[in-house]
Amino acid sequence: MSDQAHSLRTPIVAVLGHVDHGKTSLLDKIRGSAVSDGEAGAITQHIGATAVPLDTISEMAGSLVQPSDFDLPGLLFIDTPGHHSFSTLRARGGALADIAILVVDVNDGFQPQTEEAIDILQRTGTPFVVAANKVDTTPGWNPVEDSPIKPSYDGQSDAARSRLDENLYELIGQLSDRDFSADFYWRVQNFRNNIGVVPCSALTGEGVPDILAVLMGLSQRFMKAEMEIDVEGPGEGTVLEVKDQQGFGATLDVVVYDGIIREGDTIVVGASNEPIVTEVRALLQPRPNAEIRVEKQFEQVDSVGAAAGVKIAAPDLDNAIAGAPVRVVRDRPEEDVVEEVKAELAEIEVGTEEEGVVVKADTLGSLEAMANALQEAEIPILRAEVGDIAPRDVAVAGTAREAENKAILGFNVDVLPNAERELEQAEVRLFSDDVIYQLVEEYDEYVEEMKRSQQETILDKIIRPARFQILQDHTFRQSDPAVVGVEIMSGTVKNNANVAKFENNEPDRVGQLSGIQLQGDDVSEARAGQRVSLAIDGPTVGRQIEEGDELWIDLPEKHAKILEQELSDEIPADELEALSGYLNKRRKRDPFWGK
Ligand SMILES: Nc1nc2c(ncn2[C@@H]2O[C@H](COP(=O)(O)OP(=O)(O)OP(=O)(O)O)[C@@H](O)[C@H]2O)c(=O)[nH]1
Repeated sequence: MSDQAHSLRTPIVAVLGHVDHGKTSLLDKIRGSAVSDGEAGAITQHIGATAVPLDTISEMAGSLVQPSDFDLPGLLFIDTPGHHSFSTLRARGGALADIAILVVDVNDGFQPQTEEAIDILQRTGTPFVVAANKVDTTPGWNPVEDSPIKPSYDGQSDAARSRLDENLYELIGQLSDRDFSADFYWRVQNFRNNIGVVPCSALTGEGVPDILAVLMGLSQRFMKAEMEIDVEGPGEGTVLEVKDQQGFGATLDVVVYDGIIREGDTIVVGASNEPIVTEVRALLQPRPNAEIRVEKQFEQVDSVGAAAGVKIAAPDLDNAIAGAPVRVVRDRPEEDVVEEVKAELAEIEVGTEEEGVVVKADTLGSLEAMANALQEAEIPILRAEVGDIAPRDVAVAGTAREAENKAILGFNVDVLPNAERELEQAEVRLFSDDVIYQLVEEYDEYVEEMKRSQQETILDKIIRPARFQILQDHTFRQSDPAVVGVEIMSGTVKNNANVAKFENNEPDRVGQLSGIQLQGDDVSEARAGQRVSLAIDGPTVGRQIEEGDELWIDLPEKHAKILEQELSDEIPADELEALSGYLNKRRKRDPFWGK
């Protein structure tokens, strides 16, 4: 190792992709072949991460990675399953991962979580390579275990290769739809502008050497400067998880990306309220496999330098939150570090309003991503927090004024048992998903359905406008009730409605409908264009009403207002015409009627 390597840290790699596309298998393959290829020390298992040193990578990748070409010490793969837990984790305003593998099942192509992963990569500007996984499932595929992909690909039958090509081109097309120019990785000249697609199989290991080679190449070429750290500097990291650990209480699983953390160090940790200031009691790492029979699960280490995963045991960590920063105080005023942590948390703070939904997410980063998505969808947020859904959240959601806001949107979180009971009692709806846009979509659909059914109920209860005219020579009875033939000009006339007439713009209620007959049959309503006979209780033909008169269904002012302001999109055009005619008449006398 050159001197310079002492100050270059391991790049942090995240593996993202849709469920079942092979993230865990790919990581297992990398770990497994590293262990079987190399001797002791081939990999180091950290808390939440696996470190693969350069020598091991070079052994696995063969001629694709010559150790002399690199001075980065290797790669640190974050292990946490489910891409949200880490891909949305941040480090000093950027992504925690320096580089990523986007795993896509070559038969399935882009799926919802692939889209979401792409969003995250795009937003954080994280360089990535696409692992076009499961090539071994191509009909007629002839596997070459653990081989670089090019010789294996070239050695396939024409039929198998062209089947695979079809899928690969589709994938390249999908990337281009997302504004990424991509190609088979061996054709890519400039990895800064183009995304390399590596056909591979996590099962047979084909293409895995190539993925490692591209990751090393990308890091060495484009990120070397960012990997330069002061190895003795105060440690900085991001909380992956807050976990209760027997014998230690609440502990933090942390990825350290800068400096060094030592036992006894004072650290500042982002928490749900004020930052926590505490002292590191123990730094814990998993025991190597050989010592698995030893009773204690962890081994204690004196210090941990970047980049590494570690479990930190310290007092008072209960309120720490996943995604929050961890900073060592060493050699500087504690207040300054507290301010730094506060500033970083403030950057992620989600804007809330007085009225809106409650949002819960598993990490600060995912909370931020949720908040962005909700803002885009114009869904207001009443409260947003990291953590599982607790009874308090149900209570808060229940205080929302609007029915549609009495909702909790939970992203990658569990519902605590006592909150489940409360949910049943309170009229609070829970939406829970591990794909952000699906969560937003589910909620949107719920709100629309709710509005639709509210409007239907309102429409059912509301008196609807209609205009009709008494036909000449169609008086069948003069009074008690008056029975006349009419033509419905617009709107729908319903039985029992009140009838009005305007004389010199003066509205006059003339009576109430007590029967409708269409060609001799009793009906409950009559529509525009129909000729029916109406029985009207109250007036006498020749006095209050006359043949040729234009009559209206009399609308209560409140109903007219709701129809005009809220339901004008819901009612048919002829009814709308009747409404505006009626309002015109009314407003000639009182311009503010129904406003
Ligand atoms: N044939 C074949 N099967 C694979 C390959 N990679 C993964 N699989 C299978 O696909 C399934 C899902 O793989 P996982 O590695 O669990 O996928 P994942 O993306 O980690 O899934 P989650 O952790 O649930 O999100 C498993 O049954 C694997 O054995 C591959 O390259 N070839």
